[in-house]
Amino acid sequence: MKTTGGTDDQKRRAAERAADLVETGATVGLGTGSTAAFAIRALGRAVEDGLDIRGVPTSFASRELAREEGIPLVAVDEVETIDVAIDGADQLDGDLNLIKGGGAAHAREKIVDAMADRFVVVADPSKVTETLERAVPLEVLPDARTAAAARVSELDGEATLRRAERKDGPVVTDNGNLVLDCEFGQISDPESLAADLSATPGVVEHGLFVGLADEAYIGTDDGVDVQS
Ligand SMILES: O=C(CO)[C@H](O)[C@H](O)COP(=O)(O)O
Repeated sequence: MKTTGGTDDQKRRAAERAADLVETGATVGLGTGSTAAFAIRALGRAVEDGLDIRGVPTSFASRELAREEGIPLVAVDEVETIDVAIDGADQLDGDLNLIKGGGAAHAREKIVDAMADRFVVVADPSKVTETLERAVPLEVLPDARTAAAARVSELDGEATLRRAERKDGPVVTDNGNLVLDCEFGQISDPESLAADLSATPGVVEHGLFVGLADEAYIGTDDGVDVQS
């Protein structure tokens, strides 16, 4: 699984603290990425010790891991409510706006995270920034990739088709679509950019998560900082 800037101990601390929030009977959104994976493993241990939960995976990868960990699963289209979602982020600002989609899973992540009564972001300090500035992933229908890239240029951005590391050709999402990574520099108004991207024909979902997160647990070298 993809790893990024922070240490595994920082990620694990944040994720295990978030997993401690989960109570028996809960329906739990299971995020994607190396930090969320620590939460899934912690929940797997808790299930083994008797915690009774249903997990809602946000990707093929989180479903496979949760299965290995023995967490009972239910698909997102089979639930009406989610009690808590625990998910990672590629970057977050002081208002808990996020950039997600480093694992190309942001479309289902957004469905699950937005459904949750409580969406907890788990991250290491390398993800925290004053202003969002990483490339924003767009999941696009294959037919829309050229038109969507042109629209990104009109919005003063630069779109790059995400290529696969282990095969020739593009990354294909769990939904059969392509990903454009879009550089906009410093994003001063994430809400406005999110609205523009959502209005672009053929964009299935973008990786800006504005106003969705309730808290962020940031694992440090000696504890967890909570932002809310
Ligand atoms: O949005 C995501 C996947 O689409 C991940 O949550 C994000 O990429 C963070 O991953 P990691 O914890 O491995 O840094």
